[in-house]
Amino acid sequence: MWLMILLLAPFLLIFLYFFVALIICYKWDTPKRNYVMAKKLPGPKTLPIIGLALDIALLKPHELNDLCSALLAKHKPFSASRSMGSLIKLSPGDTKEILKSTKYISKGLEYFPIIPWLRTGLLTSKGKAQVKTRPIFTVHKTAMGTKLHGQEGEEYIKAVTKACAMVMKRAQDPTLFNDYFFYFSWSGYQTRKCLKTLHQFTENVIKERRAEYRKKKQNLTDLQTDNNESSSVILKKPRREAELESDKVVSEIEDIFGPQECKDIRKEHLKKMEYLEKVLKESLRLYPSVPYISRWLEQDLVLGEYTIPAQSNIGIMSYLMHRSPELYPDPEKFDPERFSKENSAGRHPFAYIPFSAGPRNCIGQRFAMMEEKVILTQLLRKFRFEAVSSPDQVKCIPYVVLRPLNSELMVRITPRRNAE
Ligand code: HEM
Repeated sequence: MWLMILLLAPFLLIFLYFFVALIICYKWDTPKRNYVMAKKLPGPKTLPIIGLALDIALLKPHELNDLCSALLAKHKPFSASRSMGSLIKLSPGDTKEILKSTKYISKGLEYFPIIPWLRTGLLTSKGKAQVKTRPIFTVHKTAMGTKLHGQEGEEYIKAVTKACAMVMKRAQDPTLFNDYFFYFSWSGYQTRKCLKTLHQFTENVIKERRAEYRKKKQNLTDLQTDNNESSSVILKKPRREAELESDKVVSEIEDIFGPQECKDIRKEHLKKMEYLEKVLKESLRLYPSVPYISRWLEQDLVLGEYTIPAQSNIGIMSYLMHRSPELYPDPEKFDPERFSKENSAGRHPFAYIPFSAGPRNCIGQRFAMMEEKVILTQLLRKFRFEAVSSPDQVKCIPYVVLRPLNSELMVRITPRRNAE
């Protein structure tokens, strides 16, 4: 008898741990009214209280898109995870209702694991009015002139990758939602280690920049730059196509600057890069750096015949919406001409939201586009890029920002002059 209790004890303890963690997590999470209202919404049959939480926890992060895609294919016009109150949505019209309104500006639950990292700044705050400071998310060369080389740089990059993985793990695993449970977990310990490296690095950069500022008496602006993934997306398409695309971009650049090196790139030059702009837009359609936007509803939201109750979490899958065949025929094809004036006419303005839209859209949108143009102008003039991996080999993973799984995006780079 005692032996059996002793053998079963570890399993009982694990069960108890998960049970208590889930109760704590969901006890306050969903008002009773929401359970009743959720029954009237389209969506899959799920477990009582925890809804889809178990399905989500058991998935690998790169499988989440497939789950959402399958749910949306089955349940129209959107799919609600009953009881947990989490919704995923697709139509641009409904997306507009949420994003354009000042009533729905609170960020969703998915942001809360990021707060220990970014602290409460513009990205994670409840509303713009409450924001006094801006977070520094990724401080790197473009933002503050910092080079990420040497051991410190390597450790920083490793810590960013690990922290993103931990944010994702916490967002998927409801037993880690509660701060105390998270603190005493292995993931909590690893996260604290990463955050120490990240915050230390950021603080060092700020210290250095302050010292420089004092010296040069220049303005220091806190920048949040989360587009470190985006410049690479131009390469995520079939090999030959990528080469043709970059050749077209290069001839546009040559038309603007002539054969000489383009050292002094100005705003009027960037305006003329119309083809490059279309390439960047198409890249962000297929690979939006932020593939998922979420909101926490403080008030009821009426979408057509459905009412989504307050205290629900809404997810807008820009990644899936951008690949919807109804909005973009032959959606997997990389075709920059989708963004020509003629082809864009008539497209719903909320059918393309890589920078979100409405009162909480991306404040760095224009800067990001200019930055990408400048970087690509320099790179494509000097080097030829060939995608070694084909798009179907590259699995995307929503690690805070969209990344290739296991960094498996292979690119061959050769100097242009030698290549010709
Ligand atoms: C290609 C590059 C970028 C993409 C695709 C992008 C995308 C986005 C998206 C989709 C959001 C909305 C998130 C949400 O509502 O949940 C956002 C918010 C934000 N972005 Fe960007 N971003 C980029 C670059 C930048 C840059 C360069 C900066 C800063 C200079 C920046 C600063 C911000 C800030 C502060 C917010 C929060 C705005 C708010 O919540 O009120 N972003 N970004």
